Amino acid sequence: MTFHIGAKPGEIAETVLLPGDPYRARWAAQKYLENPVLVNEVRGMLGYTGTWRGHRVTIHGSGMGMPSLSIYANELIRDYGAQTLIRIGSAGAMQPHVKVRDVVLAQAASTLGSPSQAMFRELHFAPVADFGLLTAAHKAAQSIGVPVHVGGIYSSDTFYDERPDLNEQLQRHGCLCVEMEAAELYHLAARHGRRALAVLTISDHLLTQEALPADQRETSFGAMVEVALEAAFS
Ligand SMILES: O=P(O)(O)O[C@H]1O[C@H](CO)[C@@H](O)[C@H]1O
Ligand SMILES: O=c1cc[nH]c(=O)[nH]1
Repeated sequence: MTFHIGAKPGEIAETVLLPGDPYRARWAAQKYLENPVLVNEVRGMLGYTGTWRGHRVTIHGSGMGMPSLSIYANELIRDYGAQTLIRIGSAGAMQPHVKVRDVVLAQAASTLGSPSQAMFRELHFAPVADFGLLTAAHKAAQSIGVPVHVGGIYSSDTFYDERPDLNEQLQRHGCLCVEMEAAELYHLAARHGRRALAVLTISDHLLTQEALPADQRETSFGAMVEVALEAAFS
């Protein structure tokens, strides 16, 4: 047990999928894992461990924002030995060619400053995805047939954004979408020598204002989960 995770030693798999939403963790575990067992519910942050095609997998909520993800990813890595961490999250599209329900694989994640920034001080570290996971996820998305985009994303500290000028600059620089956790996940994976990737589904569009309702954000993201599982074990 750790401060925020009640799982006993050995109850967390080496491969962990991390949705922000704990109910998405429950839905994905019940839909995709065999014999899913609830291994954490501290603070309502649900985590399940089961198997997928014979491989042990944990699906655990990360909460919203980099400080929350940082707590769970740190404990999963340091205390439970997680080796492969794949975020399965929702994101807002920032480019016209990226559509609602498309999948985005985050090759790199820009940020104004993650929880890891304090240790880097003046250095702007470039947080990037694990290349093997990235290429495997791209292949999986193509074989599943879901529209997929690979490129830079923005990990924001705010959902209610007051910096339209910043979004404009990010769009000019080809940023595909905005979410709130991937950059910190990539920092932590780099620091601890683990594999990480963010597989994102577009839930809303910053340019068209189109948006999926909350129930669909929880349950309509099956392709993203399949892509993450295929990539983890390819
Ligand atoms: O759907 P999840 O994984 O929570 O991801 C996105 O949704 C939340 C904001 O609504 C943030 O956590 C953002 O990163
Ligand atoms: O962080 C997020 C997640 C989904 N959609 C957004 O606009 N922002």
